[in-house]
Amino acid sequence: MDNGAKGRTVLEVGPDGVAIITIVNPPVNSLSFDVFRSLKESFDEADNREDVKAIVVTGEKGKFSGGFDINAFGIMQKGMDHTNPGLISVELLTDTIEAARKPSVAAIDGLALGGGLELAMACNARISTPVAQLGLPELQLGVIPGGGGTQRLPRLVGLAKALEMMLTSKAIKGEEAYSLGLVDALVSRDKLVSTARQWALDIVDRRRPWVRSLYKTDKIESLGEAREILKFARTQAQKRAPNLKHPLVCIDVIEDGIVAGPRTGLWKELEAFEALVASDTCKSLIHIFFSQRGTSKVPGVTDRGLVPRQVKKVAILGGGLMGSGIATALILSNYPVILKEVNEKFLEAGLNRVKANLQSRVKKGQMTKEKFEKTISLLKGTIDYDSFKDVDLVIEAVIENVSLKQQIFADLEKYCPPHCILASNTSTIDLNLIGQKTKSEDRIVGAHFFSPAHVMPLLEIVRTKKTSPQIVVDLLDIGRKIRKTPVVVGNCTGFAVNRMFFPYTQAAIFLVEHGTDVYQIDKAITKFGMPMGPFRLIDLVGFGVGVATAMQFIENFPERTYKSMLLPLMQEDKRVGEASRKGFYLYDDRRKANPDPELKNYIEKSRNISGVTVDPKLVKLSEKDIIEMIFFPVVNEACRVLDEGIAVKSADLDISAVMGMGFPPYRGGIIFWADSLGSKYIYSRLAEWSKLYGEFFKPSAYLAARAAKGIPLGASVEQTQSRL
Ligand SMILES: C[C@H](O)CC(=O)SCCNC(=O)CCNC(=O)[C@H](O)C(C)(C)COP(=O)(O)OP(=O)(O)OC[C@H]1O[C@@H](n2cnc3c(N)ncnc32)[C@H](O)[C@@H]1OP(=O)(O)O
Repeated sequence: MDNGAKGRTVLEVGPDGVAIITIVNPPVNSLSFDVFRSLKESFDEADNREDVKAIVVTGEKGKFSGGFDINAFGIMQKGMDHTNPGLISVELLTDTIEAARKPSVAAIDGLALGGGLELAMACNARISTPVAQLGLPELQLGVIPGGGGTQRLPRLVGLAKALEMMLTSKAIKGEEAYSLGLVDALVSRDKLVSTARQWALDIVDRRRPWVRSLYKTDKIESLGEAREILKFARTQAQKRAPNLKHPLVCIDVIEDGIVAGPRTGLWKELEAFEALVASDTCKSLIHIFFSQRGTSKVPGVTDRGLVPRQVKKVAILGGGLMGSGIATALILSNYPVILKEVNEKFLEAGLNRVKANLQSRVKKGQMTKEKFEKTISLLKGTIDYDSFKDVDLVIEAVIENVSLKQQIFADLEKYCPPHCILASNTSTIDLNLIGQKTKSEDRIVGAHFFSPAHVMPLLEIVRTKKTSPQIVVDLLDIGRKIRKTPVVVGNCTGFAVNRMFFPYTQAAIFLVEHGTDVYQIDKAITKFGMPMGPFRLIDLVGFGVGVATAMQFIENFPERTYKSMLLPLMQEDKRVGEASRKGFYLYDDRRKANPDPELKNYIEKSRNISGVTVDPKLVKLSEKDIIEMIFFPVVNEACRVLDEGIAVKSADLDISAVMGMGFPPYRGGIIFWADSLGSKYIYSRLAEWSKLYGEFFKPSAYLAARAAKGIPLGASVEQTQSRL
């Protein structure tokens, strides 16, 4: 901005006496402190000018506003701006805008999220386009709405819908907002401002009601009914996220407003908002917000001005669980896909898997039958390479067998055009090995999806030293188009996510052999916030995959692999996880996992083979110790991944842990969480266990160096150098 300010508003008064106030703060017209200051000036000017009868608020370039400037949370946390948020919610939105002598109308296109919707709700009416997104997603950032949203939204749409919108953080479209009464009229984009103008003048002329949302009462339920709805919401919120306090704070504040009146509610909201901004949960979730957007910024790749090439046709090799999931993800984003299998029988099975993936969406009401037909028509099957001559991208998703993959890539080089991206979905195998028999190593890349591929949000893009930046840029673009968060990593066994996953399950098996209870471990890890414990996870993935991955690690990192016969022993008895209904748990018809008393026999046997004796200290581990003994080896491995340059930055590992492993986002990701405990502490614990229990726990050189100087693990090399 011209004067160094971060955003502003522009005031223009038309001959009809309507002042148009436009928010200008690209890319999403977020509401920075500067925008708020400017908005106050614009409103005061419009209110005082005699040639102004009414006011329209809108956003530049088809976006009303993406809400409060999320960068400002950091500024508030550091106490760098002393603007009192009360000035925004009460003095600006309520006492200046909503109480103005002249009516205001919000003209909403694109988005009105968080503070953006709160500003629109403070206006006396709202006109929207049918596809605009309206919502209060603040809870997703660890705070509650702080601009009156907890008070005005229930008064506009009723308590139950308002709670749903806030607790799920999901936006609704203009069309639904209209049916709920959140917006007053729907119009196309080209008529938006003119309709809002006329609406504002109609309010002046008393042809339309002059509504102040804060004092509306017709949509709010009776106190008794409201209390029932709030009680139910509390139970649901606690069930969904037992470690999170802010959803409950949000419900309390809504209740305060209903019981003691909206103005009291506004002040309670502010008090709670200010306290939550300083919380660890908010800091973690904001870190995740920016880290997620930062994954597609790869130094030396995305800063070269390369433009992604168009991908018109994709081929997938292998119609198993992974291949069919990847095909589903691609056709769902309108990519025509050829699925190749080795024979008709396998092909049919693969095509049916894709169909079943889509049909499950139809069953859940997430997809219409017409859309199903249109989507499935993008998929064709084949058992030869004839139709590969014009594909732009191939993704190989066959079993993890090096020589098979080498043969496939040699074939692909022959049958695909020379510009075609040659990707492998391998989860552990070194890509240099896979491409060894080709001369196309510059276009070989890893596209590692997570199962189920059409659901899981992460895409690990693996580049070798030879992969060309253009190929990475192309794949980043495809990743975004199929709605994945792509993370670019370097080539090694296990890449970033499986490198971190491996010590996670290894540490769990180590503890069990030394006396900790399987179910205690799963309980502690689930309480920490993982979707399931390590043993429930091994059951889900299947022992076959678990053992195959372990072999890769034993081969490549023998010095830090904890070798145990527990899984192979169970496999011998055909206990291979949930698929066989028996693993670490027993599964009933409804796939409910139940503990199995027989398990101790296998543990006993494997203990004998390993020559391990039960350690009384490890039998009675506290939950805190279980968490640390399982996650500190993960942190240690993440440090090695950073040190080797496999990950470009620590924030990428935070996102990989959250989206690939299910690490709780409200802890900020693996390295962010580790830094909240301190590198010195983690080092000292690992060093102690390494003395007692061996190499598996040995602190890495990276961790040791940072702990010695008290440097955060997430600090970049440049930050580190400036501290040294
Ligand atoms: C007081 C109030 O109650 C408190 C609040 O309002 S809290 C804020 C509430 N608002 C939100 O949570 C919205 C957050 N933003 C989003 O969900 C999405 O960015 C969006 C739907 C607005 C746009 O999505 P999309 O088009 O995919 O673009 P996306 O890549 O996410 O964002 C574009 C850029 O805008 C930035 N941005 C988006 N919303 C922002 C915000 N509210 N503040 C600051 N920057 C924001 C992103 O960081 C990104 O920056 P980059 O290009 O430098 O990486």
